[in-house]
Amino acid sequence: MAARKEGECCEDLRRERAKCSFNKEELTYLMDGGKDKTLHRRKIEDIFLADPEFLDPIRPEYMSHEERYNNELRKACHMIRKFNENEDMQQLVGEMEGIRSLMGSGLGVALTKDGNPLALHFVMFLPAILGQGTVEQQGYWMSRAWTGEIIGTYAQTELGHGTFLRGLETTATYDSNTQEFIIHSPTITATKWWPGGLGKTVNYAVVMAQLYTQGKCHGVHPFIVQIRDEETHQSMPGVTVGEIGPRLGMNTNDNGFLRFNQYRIPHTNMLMKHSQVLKDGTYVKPANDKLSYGTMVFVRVAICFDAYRQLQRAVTIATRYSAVRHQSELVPGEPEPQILEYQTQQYKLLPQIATVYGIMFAANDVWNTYNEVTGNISEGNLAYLPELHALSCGLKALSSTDATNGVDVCRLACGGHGYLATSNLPRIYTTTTAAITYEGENTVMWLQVARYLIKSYHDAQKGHRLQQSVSYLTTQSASAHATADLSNTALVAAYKQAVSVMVSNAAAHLQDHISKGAVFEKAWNSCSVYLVKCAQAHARYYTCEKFVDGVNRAELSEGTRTVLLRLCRLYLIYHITINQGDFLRSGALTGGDISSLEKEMADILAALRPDAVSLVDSFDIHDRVLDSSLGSWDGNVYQRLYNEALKSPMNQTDVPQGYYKYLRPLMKANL
Ligand SMILES: CCCCCCCC/C=C\CCCCCC(=O)SCCNC(=O)CCNC(=O)[C@H](O)C(C)(C)COP(=O)(O)OP(=O)(O)OC[C@H]1O[C@@H](n2cnc3c(N)ncnc32)[C@H](O)[C@@H]1OP(=O)(O)O
Ligand SMILES: Cc1cc2nc3c(=O)[nH]c(=O)nc-3n(C[C@H](O)[C@H](O)[C@H](O)COP(=O)(O)OP(=O)(O)OC[C@H]3O[C@@H](n4cnc5c(N)ncnc54)[C@H](O)[C@@H]3O)c2cc1C
Repeated sequence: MAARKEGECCEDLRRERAKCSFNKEELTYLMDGGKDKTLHRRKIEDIFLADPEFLDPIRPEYMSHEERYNNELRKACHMIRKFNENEDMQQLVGEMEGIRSLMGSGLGVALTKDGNPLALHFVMFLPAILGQGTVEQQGYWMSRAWTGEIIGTYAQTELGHGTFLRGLETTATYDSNTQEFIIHSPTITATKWWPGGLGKTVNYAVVMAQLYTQGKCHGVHPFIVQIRDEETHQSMPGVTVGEIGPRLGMNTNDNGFLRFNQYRIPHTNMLMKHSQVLKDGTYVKPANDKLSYGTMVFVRVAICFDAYRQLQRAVTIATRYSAVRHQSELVPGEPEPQILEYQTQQYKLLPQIATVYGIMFAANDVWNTYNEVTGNISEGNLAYLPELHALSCGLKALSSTDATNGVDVCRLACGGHGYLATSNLPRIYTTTTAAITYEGENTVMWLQVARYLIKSYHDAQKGHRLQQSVSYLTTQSASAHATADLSNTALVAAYKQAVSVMVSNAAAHLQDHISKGAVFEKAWNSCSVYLVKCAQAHARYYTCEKFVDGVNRAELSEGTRTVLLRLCRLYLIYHITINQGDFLRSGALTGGDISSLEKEMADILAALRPDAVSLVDSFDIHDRVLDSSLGSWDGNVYQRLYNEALKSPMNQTDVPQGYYKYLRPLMKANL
């Protein structure tokens, strides 16, 4: 792409790029999953970005709420039409695993900027049909949904309950006389609240409701419910639906509310892959009653990929800007240095680059586990479902937290200009932080992980074999760190030892409360701050291990391996230094070890500094995808900032209306 040619950039960035010690393309291929995938991605980007339909008439920030929605809907529909109408495109995008990856990719995010009204259709409605429907149901609904003939969402959360799914109040009562389910919202708190696309876009939804049949409640189950007329798009009789109003970000996802008044749907609309209601009303139980939560497990894994892609964008912007921005004096009398020369700036940015790789390697691993375990489940083997649940909760929480914190560090690293909408950092932040809440609020996710850790710990005490991700809990640790071995393998072992001791302490604290008469649940609550720390430490250990394995397995030339190993080493050390108490208290590392690691970290920052810009270049993010006045390839920061300011509608007139209406009367009041 023309905009990526080496010569076409400012002097600062040209000099940075000339220092590159590794092969950038190798890292790009590694992130995309191979050279062919990179080439495909670029081809698709070129085609989509060249299409003028995807341009915005003005920055979305200057539009009204409804204009923004219409603008993004226009582009989202065009994206699907372009995909459906063009066989070459289908083949090309198909090789990226379909329109869903296209929409979830950096490109998709760039084309529909502040939330895609069709996102939930692809991210949850289609996966819910695939994961929860029988083969027959998949055949019927997928053929209609895939082409966009019907558009759906996933309606689970209610005004009264988001986290506690057993507390959902919407009911689906089977009427065997008519062979229908009656969907009803008995209270105001039963109102569905939040589903993306529900406000104005969708005409169908997978609604999660308490199933009643033959007078008995069987818990939460999924139902396909028509919300709007397929011809007029008006809400169906018995359905009240609308949009919930402005949010911190993602404002064009048209999150909605939904109420039912004794609304009838056919028997065939209950998704019956795992549990069934026979025509006479007999309930057939699933192999595991958490299988109806399967759509969430899929999305939690998908969120990990989105998290590191958001962080990639933020750190690309902040690193390039830090190479272009000159400020203050390092040596009195010398020219102002690039702010990237400050060690503190390197400490802000380089760990974020490392984090991108850490999350990526861990996400790839969890994705493989997801595919393996769902394959096993379809053959009736549910043994690994708890491990998958814990891994997906842990990685979703770790990746969304790290990415959100990292994006904010990048914003702060850009000083005042990072606060401007045209830097794109505010929008990246509001999008990324949403993932801390949606698809399972992170504290709640950590507590699910902790539950699995404590159960596994007790299993280990009983001599049972543990599943792979927690097998280290069988090792009786607490032995002080004996050698001065600080290799990557030794550091990963130290992580394991620290978590192992933390989990065993947590189990002891729980037992202590129980011995003093507390019921288990109360004891759990009394220990939950520490339990969350255990879960966080476990997810960090897991990510470190996958990072080390990933680098060791990657086929790279020597220079590229060296730079990736430095990033990996930085990641391992960074998290040890910020959580050093866990390592010292567990005896996994000594104070001397930590001091050595701190010194080494300073050396790694210096060693990585010359490659910083090239490292973010290798993320290979197109300027249009970055959409930032601070982060573009050419580094022409100041001119872009100025040009963007000139585009403000406020600058189209010299004197604003407000002057005549308010300011002038005040200023001239005494004349
Ligand atoms: C494709 C790229 C996409 C990338 C993204 C792009 C951006 C897209 C834009 C927007 C997307 C927005 C999507 C957002 C959509 C949503 O938010 S949908 C709503 C999501 N809601 C939640 O996640 C609710 C969270 N709550 C829960 O999951 C559960 O209630 C709970 C896990 C907290 C507790 O469940 P409960 O039924 O109360 O169970 P417990 O009694 O606590 O536990 C019983 C046992 O069941 C185990 N378990 C729980 N869940 C699962 C599961 N999913 N799978 C397997 N097992 C599960 C739990 O661990 C217990 O086990 P033990 O008894 O053995 O300990
Ligand atoms: C941008 C966005 C998009 C969304 N999209 C959808 C969608 O498409 N479909 C859909 O169905 N939903 C959607 N949601 C809803 C989302 O899934 C819920 O908001 C989320 O699951 C959290 O539930 P809640 O809002 O009820 O929070 P609450 O559960 O009320 O959480 C409030 C606080 O209480 C704490 N808390 C709650 N329970 C516990 C516990 N057991 N132990 C310790 N602390 C606890 C939490 O940590 C949190 O700090 C979306 C939300 C957002 C923000």
